[in-house]
Amino acid sequence: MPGDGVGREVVKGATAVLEAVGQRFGHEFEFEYANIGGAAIDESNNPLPNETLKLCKQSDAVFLGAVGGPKWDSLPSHMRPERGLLAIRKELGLFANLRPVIGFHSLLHSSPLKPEIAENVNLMIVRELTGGLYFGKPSERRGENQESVVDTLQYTRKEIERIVEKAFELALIRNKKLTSVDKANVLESSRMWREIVNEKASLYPQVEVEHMYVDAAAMKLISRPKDFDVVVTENLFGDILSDEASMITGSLGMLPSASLTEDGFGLYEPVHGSAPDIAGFNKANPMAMILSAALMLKYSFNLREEAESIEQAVQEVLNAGYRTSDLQSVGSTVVGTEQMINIIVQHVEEGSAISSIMGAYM
Ligand SMILES: NC(=O)C1=CN([C@@H]2O[C@H](COP(=O)(O)OP(=O)(O)OC[C@H]3O[C@@H](n4cnc5c(N)ncnc54)[C@H](O)[C@@H]3O)[C@@H](O)[C@H]2O)C=CC1
Ligand SMILES: CC(C)CC(=O)C(=O)O
Ligand SMILES: [Mg+2]
Repeated sequence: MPGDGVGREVVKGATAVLEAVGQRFGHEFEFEYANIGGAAIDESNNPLPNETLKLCKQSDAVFLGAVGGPKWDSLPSHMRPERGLLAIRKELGLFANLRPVIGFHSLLHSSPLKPEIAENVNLMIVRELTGGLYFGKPSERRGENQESVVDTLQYTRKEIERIVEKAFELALIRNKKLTSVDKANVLESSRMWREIVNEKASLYPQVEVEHMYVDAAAMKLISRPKDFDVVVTENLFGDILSDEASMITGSLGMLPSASLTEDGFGLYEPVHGSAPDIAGFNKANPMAMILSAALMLKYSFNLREEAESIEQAVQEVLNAGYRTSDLQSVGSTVVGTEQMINIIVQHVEEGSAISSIMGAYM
């Protein structure tokens, strides 16, 4: 689902890279396309048409570019493109959103953080994706003049338990540290969240657990990012913290994500949105989407070597100095989206020696 804005440009990159992976490793990927978000509203007045949902359910994995844009901003909130995105996450049961944040060595000088702070960062934000503030009911305007408003942050014990378990499982195969981010000094939902993390902690004695308030986490994420391994948090907190964390890598255009169900079905999308300010100008960084394709190969198809060939190609292209304009630094060669896609495809086709980040996005 290319969606809207730069989503349409970067999805082309991911499919081109997968074709190249297929050629090199002897696989054939079959692609089906469907509309979601603004494109679907334009076509059928529905941000998530039934045919789109049906096609996703029939697929082995799903790719999504991004949705939204100023063209649809004045629609009532239940009709907006973003509703299509929330609905597909809910309908498919994609409760676990994994957002790896990896600092590429050659991008150290593109990050606004000091190189010694951004260097060697490898953390994973595990964001709850189908509950919390984005899904709570009621969410409405009230009163005679509609001048009162309510949104609701709601979770069941089961919803918290499954995301916390997922985060512990990931911590177990990574660096065995789990930071649970909440606002338990104020929110009742966070108090229950913290309670459940403590209960589950006894089942994972190998994992070091810490609790952190979200405001402090926002600060520590960019002052001491190396202190984090796995970060588990509520939907809204995870949304905000992951955009912030993208600055460790230098650009929002560098962060991929995987959204998984309890059965391991996956939807793969970049962390960024439709970027209307640069859409249509061949300026978008396609790496977040392309790295999401690597996550898909790993999680949905268990094709690890193939996935690593993509991560490897991205690293090589960055090492060779190629940058989209969001990442410019002294001495780099600035290229457009299409050129960047072509260069990455070329590197995937050619293959090359083992590199240090291989497997880092597990
Ligand atoms: N998953 C999704 O589909 C998401 C959709 N949105 C929607 O996207 C629209 C725009 O929202 P914004 O707040 O502007 O967030 P955004 O993530 O689209 O853009 C924020 C900033 O990052 C830049 N940026 C984003 N992706 C980039 C890339 N690949 N390469 C280079 N620069 C990139 C943009 O140019 C912009 O300056 C809204 O309608 C919003 O609701 C926002 C976030 C996620
Ligand atoms: C519609 C929003 C929840 C999309 C977003 O910002 C995200 O998932 O990161
Ligand atoms: Mg977001």
